[in-house]
Amino acid sequence: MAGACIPTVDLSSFFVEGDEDGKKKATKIISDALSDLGFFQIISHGVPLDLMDRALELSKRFFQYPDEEKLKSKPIAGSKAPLPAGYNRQPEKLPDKNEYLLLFVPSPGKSFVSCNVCPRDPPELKETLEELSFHLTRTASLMEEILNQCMGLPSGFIKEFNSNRSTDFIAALRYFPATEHENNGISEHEDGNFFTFVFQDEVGGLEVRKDGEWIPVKPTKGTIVVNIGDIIQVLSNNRFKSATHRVVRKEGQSRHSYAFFCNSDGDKWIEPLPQFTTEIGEAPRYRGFFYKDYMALRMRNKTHPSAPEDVIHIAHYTTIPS
Ligand SMILES: O=C(O)CCC(=O)C(=O)O
Ligand SMILES: [Fe+2]
Repeated sequence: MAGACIPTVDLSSFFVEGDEDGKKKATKIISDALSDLGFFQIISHGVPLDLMDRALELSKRFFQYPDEEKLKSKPIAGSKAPLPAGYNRQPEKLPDKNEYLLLFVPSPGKSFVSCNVCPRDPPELKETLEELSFHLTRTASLMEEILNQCMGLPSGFIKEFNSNRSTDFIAALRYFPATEHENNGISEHEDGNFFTFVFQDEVGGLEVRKDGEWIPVKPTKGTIVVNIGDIIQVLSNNRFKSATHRVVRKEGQSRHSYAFFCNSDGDKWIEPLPQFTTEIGEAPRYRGFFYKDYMALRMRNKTHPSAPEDVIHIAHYTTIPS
């Protein structure tokens, strides 16, 4: 059943005038995916395919450099950014085995771009990542409109709610080959944000959980995987699902991917919306929180790893046990 259960949505109708039928069909598939898996894939999404290929090729080249070269792009000490921008490797003591390059996307106004540390080599990498960020941001903006529609919210609600884009970031990831003894790339988790775009090379390893089973997301050139994060799950009072996913490493080869995280501003107060609670007579399933506080708790999971049962996720804010 590899990939069979993960719906694929063609977004081309959103790039041409007048294809209302196409838009309706795409929106329906996404609505269904939101309350089922919280996971779907998009094609004809407006991000140039050769740009996606080039970005993968260049990050692959970067990660092949010796450590001393990669460490020239390590995060700035004492940076005020909510996450360490630049080249990072997961702490040894974590079960996750990957390295990544994290960059905040340029956004007008308040911005963490000054915290970015972008490698000089390969020379085309910086420009390619900027171009990729531009296109992914544009597709994310379209996705916000579609999700707005799927959630039945007043027109432009999410755009307005999430108008500060300064914490959006892009990460180029490299997963090391599996060993004989372990193959964990990223442990099972839900993303803490609004939603995430992922595209991957041909190696595979991304999996999403459905009804207790792990479904592999088959790599398909040019396809972007969309997974819904905790903010949408909280705003919708559990009507829409934050997808549980993980990455499994393959023996004998590294895997490369890109993730674009559509986040909220740290000062944003996140709580179930009235449309999903008081207006329909449902009790809120979460207490409200500032996004930055939740981010800080999730960061602590990484920097001060504790027993698995003590790892903080969105259940930390639940009011009603499910
Ligand atoms: O590399 C991938 O395919 C997924 C990465 C991911 O799930 C994450 O960074 O949260
Ligand atoms: Fe994730």
